Amino acid sequence: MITFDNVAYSYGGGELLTGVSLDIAPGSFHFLTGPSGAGKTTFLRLCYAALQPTAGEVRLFDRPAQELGRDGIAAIRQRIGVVHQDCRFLDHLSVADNVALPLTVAGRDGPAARRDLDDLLGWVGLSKRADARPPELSGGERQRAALARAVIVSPDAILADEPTGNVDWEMSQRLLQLLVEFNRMGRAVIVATHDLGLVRVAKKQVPARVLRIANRQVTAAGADL
Ligand SMILES: Nc1ncnc2c1ncn2[C@@H]1O[C@H](COP(=O)(O)OP(=O)(O)OP(=O)(O)O)[C@@H](O)[C@H]1O
Repeated sequence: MITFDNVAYSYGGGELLTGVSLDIAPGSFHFLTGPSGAGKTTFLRLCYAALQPTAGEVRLFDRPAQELGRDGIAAIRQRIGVVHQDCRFLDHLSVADNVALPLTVAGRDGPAARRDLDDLLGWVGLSKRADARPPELSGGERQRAALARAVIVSPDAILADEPTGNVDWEMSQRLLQLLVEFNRMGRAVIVATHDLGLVRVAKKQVPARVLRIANRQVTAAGADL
């Protein structure tokens, strides 16, 4: 589904990633760990064609990312949902309208979609916050709204960048459960995180693979994790 073939990436200085070859299969669950600044966000951005490799090839749904063009990239964004580290929202819109934004952009915001939106807000526990504005939300509520916004178009995969970065343990468990449930629906999940406790809890529930980025390489982390 997402395939890296000898990929390198550089922001202009030295190479941040080099010789990365791997395959993210449909329905798989991956964690991405590694020191701060190692390139986790960069790796995720390569996975949804927000960045193009400086060498090698990324293939998304069997198409080279370099050949996608604007329409191709727009189509990929319907198939790969992203939960950004900083959960950007449009503060003048309600939580419900923010969550529904990907449907609005895709011209798919009819009455059926509105019902799906209500279900989705219930799934992430935000039904009572639907009319609030994003600045009124707590950190955990923001993370859940960002997750709901990422899954509303029923993507084949979710990429989540530190989704539990600003929340307490209980809330991080709740967010993890949502990602596990999404994975059990047959969708692929990639979570970049520093939280190895979260990784251990998840591995008891799903056959998650742990990738570690360090020293410009992406390797499989040890089985002790
Ligand atoms: N747009 C950019 N231009 C130049 N350098 C960048 C850019 N974005 C990131 N970097 C640098 O690339 C390196 C990797 O950044 P990245 O955000 O991918 O790391 P990360 O592993 O996600 O870090 P963290 O765990 O702190 O979020 C860092 O040194 C960062 O400063």
